[in-house]
Amino acid sequence: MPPALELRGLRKSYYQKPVLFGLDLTVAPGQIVGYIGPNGAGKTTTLRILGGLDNRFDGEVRVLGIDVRKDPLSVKRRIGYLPESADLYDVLTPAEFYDLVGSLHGMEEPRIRDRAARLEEYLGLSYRRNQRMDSFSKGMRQKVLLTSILLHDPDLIFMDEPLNGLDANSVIRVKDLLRQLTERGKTIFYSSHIMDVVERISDRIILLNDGRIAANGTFAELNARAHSDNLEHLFTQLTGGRAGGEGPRFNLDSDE
Ligand SMILES: Nc1ncnc2c1ncn2[C@@H]1O[C@H](COP(=O)(O)OP(=O)(O)OP(=O)(O)O)[C@@H](O)[C@H]1O
Repeated sequence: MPPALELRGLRKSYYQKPVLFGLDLTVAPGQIVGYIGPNGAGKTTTLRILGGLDNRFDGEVRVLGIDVRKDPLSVKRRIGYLPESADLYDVLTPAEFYDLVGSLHGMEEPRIRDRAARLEEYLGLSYRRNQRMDSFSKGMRQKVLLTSILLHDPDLIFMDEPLNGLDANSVIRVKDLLRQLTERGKTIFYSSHIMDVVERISDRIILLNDGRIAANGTFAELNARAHSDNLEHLFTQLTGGRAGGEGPRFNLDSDE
């Protein structure tokens, strides 16, 4: 079986300004990988390239053994991609949206309904199935999107901030869902800013800083290297930030 992901010398610039400086990475199938880094480090940019949404890059990117630049459609058929923010078709109900997404993947209606119903029930969204989505909260929209990207049972799932907008109970549900998916051999590559979640559910953690991989390993390996015992501390150490209370103070009072 080929690696789920293979990046060799991935470089990307926006208008001549480099943002990714030659990423090398291999991810084995069945792993859940947390992709972390400061704002603007290049996480979304990487995810968009891996998902076949941006082919203007240098280097080589293979997703499930497929060259993403040469054959983005084959990649898209086998992956699920959860964007950081997406416009849902507000005038549709979730059921109609799933029918649309499922049919784009060539799925038969009974299978779409069955998969959607099971995912919705798991995420506690079934009661909304036939309501228009224009009144949905951010968390509800996130659950609809999550359901829609898993409908066709993809082998590899990319997620940009999947826990955005979810309440505490839903975060637990989604974390369990991700774990169950990897137990079934799926590979998950996701970005998040919620360090304690990344710490607990990732088989591997990749820290991107200023477009370069600053750390890559299991939580235990990274901690041993940085003599730290939590991801927040490690993140701060490796990205040049300061722990709470150590940095410059924000002056709340006017000087005048
Ligand atoms: N379409 C674009 N045009 C020009 N510059 C862009 C574009 N998209 C992203 N950038 C720049 O590329 C860099 C990386 O952005 P990216 O969104 O990949 O970071 P990120 O790690 O996902 O950040 P965040 O954690 O804030 O979501 C930033 O400097 C950003 O300003």
